[in-house]
Amino acid sequence: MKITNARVIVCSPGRNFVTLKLETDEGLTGIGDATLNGRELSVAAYLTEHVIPCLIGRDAHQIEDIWQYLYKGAYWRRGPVTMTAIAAVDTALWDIKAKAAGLPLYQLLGGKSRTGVMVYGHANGSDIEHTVDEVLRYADAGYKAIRAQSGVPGLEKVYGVGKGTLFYEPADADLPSEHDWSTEKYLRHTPKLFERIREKLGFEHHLLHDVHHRLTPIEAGRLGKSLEPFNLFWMEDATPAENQDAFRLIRQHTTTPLAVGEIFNSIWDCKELIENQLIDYVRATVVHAGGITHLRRIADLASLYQVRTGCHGATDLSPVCMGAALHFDLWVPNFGIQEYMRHTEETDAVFPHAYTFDQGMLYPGDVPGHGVEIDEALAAKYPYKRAYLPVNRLQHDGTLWNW
Ligand SMILES: O=C(O)C(=O)C[C@H](O)[C@H](O)CO
Ligand SMILES: [Mg+2]
Repeated sequence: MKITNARVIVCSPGRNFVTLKLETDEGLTGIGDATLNGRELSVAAYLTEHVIPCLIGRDAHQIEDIWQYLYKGAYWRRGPVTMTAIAAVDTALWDIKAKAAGLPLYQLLGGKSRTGVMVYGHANGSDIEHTVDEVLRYADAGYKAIRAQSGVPGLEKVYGVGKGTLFYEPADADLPSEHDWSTEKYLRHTPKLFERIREKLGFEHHLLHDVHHRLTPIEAGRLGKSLEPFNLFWMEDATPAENQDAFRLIRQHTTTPLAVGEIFNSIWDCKELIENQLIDYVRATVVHAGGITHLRRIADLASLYQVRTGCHGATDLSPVCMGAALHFDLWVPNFGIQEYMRHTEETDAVFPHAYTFDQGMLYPGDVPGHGVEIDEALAAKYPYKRAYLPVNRLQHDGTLWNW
C-alpha cells in the first residue's frame, strides 16, 4: 500500500492545530496531530518542505522503517519540531494500518489491558474557595481524579487559572503576555489550598497539582513534604528537567509522587529519571514524543522501574492526539492516568471522534483506526491565528523565570 499524497492542514477552531493527512493508493487515509503550541508553523514547514517529499511512494505498512528513516535520516536528531513531525507521520500510519486491518488501533498494540482510561480534569479557581467549588463540581460530574490550580494572593496571573473555568487556554495573545511570579507567595498558599480541598472533598478522589517548572529542587522538596498529609496522586513538573539529576534532591526530601515529561520529546529526556527511579509518572505523549512507536519504547523502559504513564492532554493536543493516546492508554500495561482537558465545541466539530467520556473515564471506541477524523471543509473556515504562550517574570525585580 503506497503513500500517494500527504498534506498539512493548519486551522484554528478556537485554538491552533496542525494536522497531517496521508492518502494511499488503496483509498485509505490516516491523520496525525502535529501541533506544537506557540510554534505551530515550524512543524508545518518541516513537514511540508522536508518530510512529505520523502514519504510519497513509500509503503504505508512499514511504520518502523519510516520512523527510522525520518529519525536517523535527518542526521539532526531529536528536538520538539523534528519529533512532533515524526509523531504526526507515525500516528497517521498507525491509523492507516488499523483501518486496513479493520480494527481499533489498541488491538494492533496488543489489545485491551483495562476496561477504560481513567482521566483527570482541571479544576481552576481565582482563590481557595473558588477552587474548592470547582473541585466539587468535577467530583459531582463523576471525575475520579482532579487537578487543582488556584490564584495566589498578590500575584496577578498564575498558570492554570484563566478567565472561564471550563476552557483554560494559556496561548492567549498575538505576542507573549507577561505573568508575574513569587515563589514565596506560592509556597505559602499551596498547602492551604490542598488542606481546604481535603477538608471539603475527603480522601476518596485523586488530587493532582502542576507546579509548571517554577521551583528549584530544594523548594520542590519543601512543597512536596508540606503536601504529604493531603495524599496527592502527583506533583507535576516541580522543577525544570533538563538536568535529570535535579530530581534526586526532590526525591530525597518527599514521598509525594513526582510526574514530569510533557515537554519531553525522546526517551533520552527521561532515561536517567526512569532508570534511577527519580519519578513515578512519565508525561510524554503521542504528539511530542515521536508518535505511538516511540512512546511505546518510553513506556516499556518505564515499566522495568515501576514508573507509570500519565500522558499530557491539554487543549493544545488536538483530538487526533487524544484519540491515539487513548488507544495507547487502553493497551499500555504500566498505565497511570490520562490528562483530559475538554476541547471547545468548535474544535470537536472540526475533529469528529469516536472517544467518549463517562464517569471519569474515557473510552477510545471501536471504529477501525484511532477513531478521529478531520472535517477539512469546516477546518478551512478557521484560519491560523498567531498565538503565543506567556512568559513569566519574578515579581520583585522582573527577572525572566520559567513559565
Ligand atoms: O496540561 C498541563 O499539564 C500543562 O502544563 C499544559 C501546558 O501548559 C500546555 O500544554 C503548553 O502548551
Ligand atoms: Mg503540565
